[in-house]
Amino acid sequence: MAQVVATRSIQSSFSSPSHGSLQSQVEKLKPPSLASKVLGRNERSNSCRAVRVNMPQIIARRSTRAEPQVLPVSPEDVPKSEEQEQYLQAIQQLGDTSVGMWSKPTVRRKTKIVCTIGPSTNTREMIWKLAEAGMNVARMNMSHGDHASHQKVIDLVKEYNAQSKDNVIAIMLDTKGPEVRSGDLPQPIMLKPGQEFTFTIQRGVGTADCVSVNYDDFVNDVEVGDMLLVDGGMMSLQVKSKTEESVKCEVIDGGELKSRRHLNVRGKSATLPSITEKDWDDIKFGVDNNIDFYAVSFVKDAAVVHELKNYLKSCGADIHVIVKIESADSIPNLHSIITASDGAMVARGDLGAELPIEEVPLLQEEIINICRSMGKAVIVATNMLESMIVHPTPTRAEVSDIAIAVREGADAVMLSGETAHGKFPLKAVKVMHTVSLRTEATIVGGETPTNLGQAFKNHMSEMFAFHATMMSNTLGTSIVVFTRTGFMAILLSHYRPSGTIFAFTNDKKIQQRLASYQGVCPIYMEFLDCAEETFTSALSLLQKQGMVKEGEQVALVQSGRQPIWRLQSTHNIQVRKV
Ligand SMILES: Nc1ncnc2c1ncn2[C@@H]1O[C@H](COP(=O)(O)OP(=O)(O)O)[C@@H](O)[C@H]1O
Ligand SMILES: C=C(OP(=O)(O)O)C(=O)O
Repeated sequence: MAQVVATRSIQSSFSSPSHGSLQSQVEKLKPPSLASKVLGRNERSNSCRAVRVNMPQIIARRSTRAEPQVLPVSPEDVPKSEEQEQYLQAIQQLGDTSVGMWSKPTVRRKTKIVCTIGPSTNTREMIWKLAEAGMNVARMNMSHGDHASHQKVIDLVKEYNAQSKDNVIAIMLDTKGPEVRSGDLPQPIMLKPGQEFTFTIQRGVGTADCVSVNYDDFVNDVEVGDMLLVDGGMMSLQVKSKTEESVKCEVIDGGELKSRRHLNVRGKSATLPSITEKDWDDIKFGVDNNIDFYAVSFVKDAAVVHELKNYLKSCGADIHVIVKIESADSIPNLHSIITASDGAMVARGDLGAELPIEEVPLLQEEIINICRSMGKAVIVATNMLESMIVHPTPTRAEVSDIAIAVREGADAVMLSGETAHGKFPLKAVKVMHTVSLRTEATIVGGETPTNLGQAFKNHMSEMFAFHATMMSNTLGTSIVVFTRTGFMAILLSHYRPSGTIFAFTNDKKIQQRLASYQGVCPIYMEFLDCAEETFTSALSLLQKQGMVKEGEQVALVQSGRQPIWRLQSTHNIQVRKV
């Protein structure tokens, strides 16, 4: 077994007749220099149904894991390993079967990647490298850092977007919300099972057996018998008794308690407003900076989404609202919360602390399905490549986790600590990219798009999006669409066509926003007065940038709530040869 590391059936990726014979596809996927390194000679001479990947050195490396200590990151994610880079490239070649002629693999990937920016990545060099590695959305977590540090990140992303010819990064601001955290400690404390430990609402306490909590109603919210989870469940303590100021607990699962750790009560949400005073201040900071998305923490009902949307309207801000589903109280209100929003994030960290952990995968699937049926964006977040915070390669379970989110139909998958303070941020993005691309290649493009349900019922644009998807799936083409508000591109994205959706927009803000939607490649272009001239110039731009080839067909759709060239035509779909 030592020399055969992975044997994988790739049949499903090539089951579509448009992909040609299996043998020719495998040959096409192998650049000569790489094939000799990656594919065993025997396998290459076979008209095989399986590819064997031979990588003995990688096995050796996996068995000698580094100590789990976070070292300063270098721009290159050192230590470099040529073998690992080759391994990733080889798998990428195998996954490289999606429809669309894009020469850049990061654009061919349909599932988008959200990267949390933190100390490992908040420099110009790292933002550029993350963008080139496949980041589509830069997330700033307002639980950490200050406005000055987040301002620097926003300015860098905007600078990247301004100079980039064919790539654009959306900006997401994630509110801190009513988080309950333990206070500062002079040094970490070791909590042992069975020992007594106390949380107090008095400020500034940090001893070996008592620490402050940042929330005055903590004592009122918890009851004797409740289970307290620290750091999303890394440690747990049971409440034994309480006074007016403190909660005495017995440690059940011990561990190292550090400063400012998350506290959750199993099955309960804190009785705090979802948007705190600090959050309103951060939201205003987002308006001032014209960001693209808010991720709103601990949303419990639709009222808070309406309140935020009304505020945004009152200040003329066009910023989309993604609700973070992480609170036990949000579950009975899922439909109304998601209806009020522009999308949802499955925030598995807090969700798995407030609710039993075995509910998380079931809720993930349910939230994705609800969002898909309503035509809303959906992001799967937290722990996706957690081990890569300290190790250069992921666990197999983490790889499967990304593949599941892609198969379930998420618009985007998210990296948190992996890119914020991890040791291998670029490698984590590359793994996420490669796994997503490979998984997408196995999703057989349905010729009939799934029904979106009631969301766009009786809407002319829905019919055009549905039939444009049908047409492009049947012919195996990309889709070209023109949009001023992003509406038509988002609608097409939710039908999940097999080909890339090239979304031309005359608004840079819309281009930036569309970067986070599944399958959409947003392109900025001034629209001409004449529709026909605009179409011709869009196709020639696609050809010039190597996104489509001469002679290739594309499905071109012109529709939307307010069609752009009203005088010339309203809604139409065409098949055009480039
Ligand atoms: N802007 C930042 N400044 C400093 N550290 C950060 C920043 N953003 C994220 N981090 C670090 O990355 C970790 C993981 O990010 P995230 O999951 O967003 O945070 P958390 O789980 O603490 O809310 C955080 O716990 C923190 O240590
Ligand atoms: C994404 C999450 O929220 P945060 O990173 O803000 O804790 C989560 O809890 O999974």
